[in-house]
Amino acid sequence: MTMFRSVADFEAALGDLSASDEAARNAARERQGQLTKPPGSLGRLEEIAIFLAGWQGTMRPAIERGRAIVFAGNHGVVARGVSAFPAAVTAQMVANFSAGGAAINALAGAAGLSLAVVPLELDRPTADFTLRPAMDEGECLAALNAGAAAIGDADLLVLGEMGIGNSTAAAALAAASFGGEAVDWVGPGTGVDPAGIARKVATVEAGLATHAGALTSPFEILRRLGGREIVAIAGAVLAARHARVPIVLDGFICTSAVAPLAAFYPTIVDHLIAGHCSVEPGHRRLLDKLGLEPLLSLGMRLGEGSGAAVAVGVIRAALAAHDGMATFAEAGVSAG
Ligand SMILES: O=C(O)c1ccc[n+]([C@@H]2O[C@H](COP(=O)([O-])O)[C@@H](O)[C@H]2O)c1
Ligand SMILES: Cc1cc2nc[nH]c2cc1C
Repeated sequence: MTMFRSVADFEAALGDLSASDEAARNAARERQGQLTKPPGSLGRLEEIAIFLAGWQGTMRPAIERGRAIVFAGNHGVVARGVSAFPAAVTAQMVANFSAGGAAINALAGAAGLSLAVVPLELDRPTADFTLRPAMDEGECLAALNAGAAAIGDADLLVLGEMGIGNSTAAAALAAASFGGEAVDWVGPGTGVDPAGIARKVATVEAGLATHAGALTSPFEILRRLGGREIVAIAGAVLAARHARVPIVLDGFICTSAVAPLAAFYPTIVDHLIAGHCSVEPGHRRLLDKLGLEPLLSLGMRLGEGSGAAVAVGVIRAALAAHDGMATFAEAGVSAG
């Protein structure tokens, strides 16, 4: 089924964001208070269990159908020398994901997640956003719908991306959404040298100038400056919200997909967990703008959902404690 038949459908979905189940949250919070530990002593693990209880609508949430999705797309701005790698690597890495040889294959396996790989028209890169919109309306809607369709029946989603050049698109999306200068949002990505950084900054500045005055809605920001894999993440985030499925975000590029949505509809972040903080410098800044505190900070900057997949281990630990611990009454321990 197509979730977004028009831009109006997308905007209507953004304007109709549900809240999590307060009764289930309260029941989970009460259970945390009865478990055999000083109140609050499991810190963030307690919050994670309560968060999942709210979105799953049950006091004792579980992850039975955890799913990682890697969306892939190619970018016209690569012709400007903004990546340390050639565009062909996007398709080559998609083949590697399908063959099981990438980091996300190993890390999704370790986290007990199924893995879906969604390549999006890799032979048709988006337009160079310094010259014109990256996508037309139909292309942008198609990418949103590809993201929405990919969530399946998961009960927890890890979202990831692969796209040579997409750290430049991500910087442009972040700047368009939250302001600041291009230099505030640009970083080395796959590892460009200082001249490459300068080309990225110039590209982002040119993009912001070309589209000045037109970056007035989440859809237009995504369509003009995004890429198909980034737009698909935005579509998956919105579809998952309507299905009440919590999401673990990955690094800078993955998080940038949420920026245009959050700039206009700040409560979109309510069903999102920041799995980790990437060392791509814009990521910390972006997480601060979104009000998200990352679970992990491991010096990672790979993308492809890898940091989010590692964070699922922490989330599983939170649920194991929440579900498996005895209460003071059950264990005969004095509650103090
Ligand atoms: O997740 C991150 O924070 C991250 C930071 C730097 C690079 N990446 C990955 O590297 C690619 C983008 O880097 P670049 O230099 O080609 O723009 C893309 O495939 C991303 O998955 C990802
Ligand atoms: C090899 C390689 C793997 C990746 N995975 C995500 N982005 C990537 C970029 C490169 C270059």
